[in-house]
Amino acid sequence: MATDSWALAVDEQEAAAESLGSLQIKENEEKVKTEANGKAKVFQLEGHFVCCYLEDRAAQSLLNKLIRSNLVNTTNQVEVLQRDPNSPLYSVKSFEELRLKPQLLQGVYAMGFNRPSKIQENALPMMLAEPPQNLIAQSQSGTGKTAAFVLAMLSRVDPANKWPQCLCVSPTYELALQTGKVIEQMGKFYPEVKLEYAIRGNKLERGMKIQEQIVIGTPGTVLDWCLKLKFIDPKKIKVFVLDEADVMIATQGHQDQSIRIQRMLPKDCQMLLFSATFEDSVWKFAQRIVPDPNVIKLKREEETLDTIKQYYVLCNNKEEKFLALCNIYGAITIAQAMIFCHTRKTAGWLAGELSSEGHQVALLSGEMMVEQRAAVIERFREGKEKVLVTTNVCARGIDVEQVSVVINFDLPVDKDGNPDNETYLHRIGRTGRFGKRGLAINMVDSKQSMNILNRIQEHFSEFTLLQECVVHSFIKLELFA
Ligand SMILES: Nc1ncnc2c1ncn2[C@@H]1O[C@H](COP(=O)(O)OP(=O)(O)OP(=O)(O)O)[C@@H](O)[C@H]1O
Repeated sequence: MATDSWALAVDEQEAAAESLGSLQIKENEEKVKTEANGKAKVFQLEGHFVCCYLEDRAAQSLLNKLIRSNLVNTTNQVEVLQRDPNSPLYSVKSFEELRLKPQLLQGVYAMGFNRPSKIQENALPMMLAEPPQNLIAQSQSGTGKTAAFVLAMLSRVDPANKWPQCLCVSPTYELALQTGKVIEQMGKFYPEVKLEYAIRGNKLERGMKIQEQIVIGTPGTVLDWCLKLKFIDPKKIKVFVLDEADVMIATQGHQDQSIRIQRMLPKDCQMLLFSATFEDSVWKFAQRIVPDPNVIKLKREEETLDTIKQYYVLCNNKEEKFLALCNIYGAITIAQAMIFCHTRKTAGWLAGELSSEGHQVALLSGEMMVEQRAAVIERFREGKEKVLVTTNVCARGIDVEQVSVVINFDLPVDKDGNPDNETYLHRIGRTGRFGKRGLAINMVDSKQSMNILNRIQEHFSEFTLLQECVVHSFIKLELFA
């Protein structure tokens, strides 16, 4: 019998289910054996859960239990992880030992942070060393990169100087706003340091000079403010942060703008590049444009988070994917979910269908006005809508703690139809933030999309990634939903 739960054909699954004749559910590390009354074909194979042919409510609730058992958070999960050397949240130091200013320590603790994460512990001393050094840093999604570079900026500014000294560029309006909020929260006890948003819609009077020490924005507006409108004197910038740096230097428009901004900065300006992903060619390019950088890089097999469990569902078309989605909602309790579609059109269609099924749905896609987009995210963050249907515009950076499930209604592909591994990682990283457990469900609707999923899995090295469970024939749940 094949041991690769990914490659199991339906008949092999049946055979395996028959031979086990029982259901094993992992609960708090214990393997509980439960008879499935011969109805659910759910079994564990070499540590991988395989689940197929769900035929009745009993089976449905068993699936529910199975999935929930992966989602239950122990109350001290973060503390446990922060003591586990293999976790990206592991740290040996305290924030005090990182020599932060007392006002910033106060800010950090007020945000409820007890210990730094691995990236914070490693990157902060490098970013705060004298003389300033450049850094290219990679760390898994939701592990506290934003907090790390925000602390670096807040530590570097001289509040007595009333001009921009730190410039942070984010790929989207929403992300710039979110990072700005982190700067405001962390700097709460350091009120002399002020922040300005270089984002569309923030219109300043012509001829004025910005007095705020930190500017956060999107590349186009930042470039305009430095070059055309001269609100910022780029020669006075001491720290330049590129958040989601790989996308900033890999996408054509962003790359031109980011490099034009960089060229205006002084030679000794500290450059800090952060992302959860750096494709090889982008990594090489980053090293070319950043002089003599310190480097924090993950091994490929470290890029994924064990706390996010990943599954797929086999369907035949868009309509079946929608039914499967409804069945997932019927089967498991979902705090909040983000659903990713390839196009705005599919996102619009899906949001409509879900709404007509009675779900509170928010839709966010690229053609909406930026203010509208920000309002949608805010409502979702406040829990006013439980489901956010979106496109890749929301794949990166968005930090909403309660997102327990990410669904790839369409798998992420690039413009040539090849798997977009980096976007995959960013999308699923919207759940499982800072040690929380999360669930990612991929909808597969054709041989091609199965092939894409297999290639994504291979990319992140063998079976460490999309493991555990093949949820087969989900469509059958429809009968009982
Ligand atoms: N040391 C810490 N202790 C507790 N919580 C933290 C700590 N650092 C960050 N967090 C929280 O963890 C969450 C994720 O952090 P953050 O958004 O900085 O991650 P990220 O690595 O930038 O993620 P992404 O790759 O998705 O951009 C946030 O809600 C943040 O408030």
